[in-house]
Amino acid sequence: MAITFKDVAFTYQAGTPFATPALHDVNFTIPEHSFTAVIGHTGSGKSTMVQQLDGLALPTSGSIQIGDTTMDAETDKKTLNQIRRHIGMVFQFPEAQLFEQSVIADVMFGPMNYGMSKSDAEDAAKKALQLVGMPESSYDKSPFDLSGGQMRRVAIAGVIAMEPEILVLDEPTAGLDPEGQQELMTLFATLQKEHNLTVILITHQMEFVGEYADNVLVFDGGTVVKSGTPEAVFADSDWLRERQLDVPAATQFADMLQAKGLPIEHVLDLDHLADQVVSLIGGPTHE
Ligand SMILES: Nc1ncnc2c1ncn2[C@@H]1O[C@H](COP(=O)(O)OP(=O)(O)OP(=O)(O)O)[C@@H](O)[C@H]1O
Repeated sequence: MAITFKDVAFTYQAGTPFATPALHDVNFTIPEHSFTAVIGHTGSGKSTMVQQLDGLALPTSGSIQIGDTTMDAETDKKTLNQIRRHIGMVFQFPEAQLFEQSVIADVMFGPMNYGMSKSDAEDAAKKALQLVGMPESSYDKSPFDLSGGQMRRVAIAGVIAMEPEILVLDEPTAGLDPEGQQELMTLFATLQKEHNLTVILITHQMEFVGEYADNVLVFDGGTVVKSGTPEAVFADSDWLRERQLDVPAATQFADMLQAKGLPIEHVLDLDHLADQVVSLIGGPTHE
């Protein structure tokens, strides 16, 4: 499902003395089945933008097209519910939302709430739990007896079990150790590539943007100031630093080596940087 924002503006508490403009002139298209990273310094409007996707906050002006449905300030509840059916939202620390007595019951809750029969919901929950790598022996356990990383995977399984076409992830790896972060990122990449989901990831971790995204939106001051491939967006590290953003470490090293006169090409990951360095000094390249 493709997504298009057209001239979207949003103001919190619009029309009151506490009005806070958060988005203006937001225009972009996210292609179907793509992996889009949304980056920008704190307060630049990233979370407000993704909240518009499932109508948690409707645009004050402008419109959002999701698949064949258009959403704007006037959109009714019935249309919103239809749109929500296709969108899975994973907010920061989603494990805080777990509440059922068993892992399987927690993951079944969403699908049943959407009208799936108990046995279909159980099938969907088992499939989702398998996808996130939870062992069958955990299904009857209390979610609160699991590790933090496992709790998060169960919470994500609850979203996947609703079989969304678009998965929106707002800093889903926050607070996990590096291994747990990498495992989740691999899961999201699998969902995009093998299960044809459109993935939208808000992150401050530029390594993940370089490794997984095929499309990047840069937010600043409540609007998109740049979009394109990671290669294009990370090509100008000074421009990003002015917006309090970084480039992947490999890109920084490559830039430093280039500045010292070495014939190193722009890279996004350490493997490719290592390959170039090794071929310069004449050794075996990375497999
Ligand atoms: N509930 C709210 N009420 C009023 N203003 C808000 C609310 N939530 C966010 N804002 C304001 O809207 C603007 C955009 O905030 P938003 O949370 O979308 O930024 P962000 O890029 O997601 O930041 P972060 O990376 O810290 O999550 C900021 O000025 C923020 O203070």
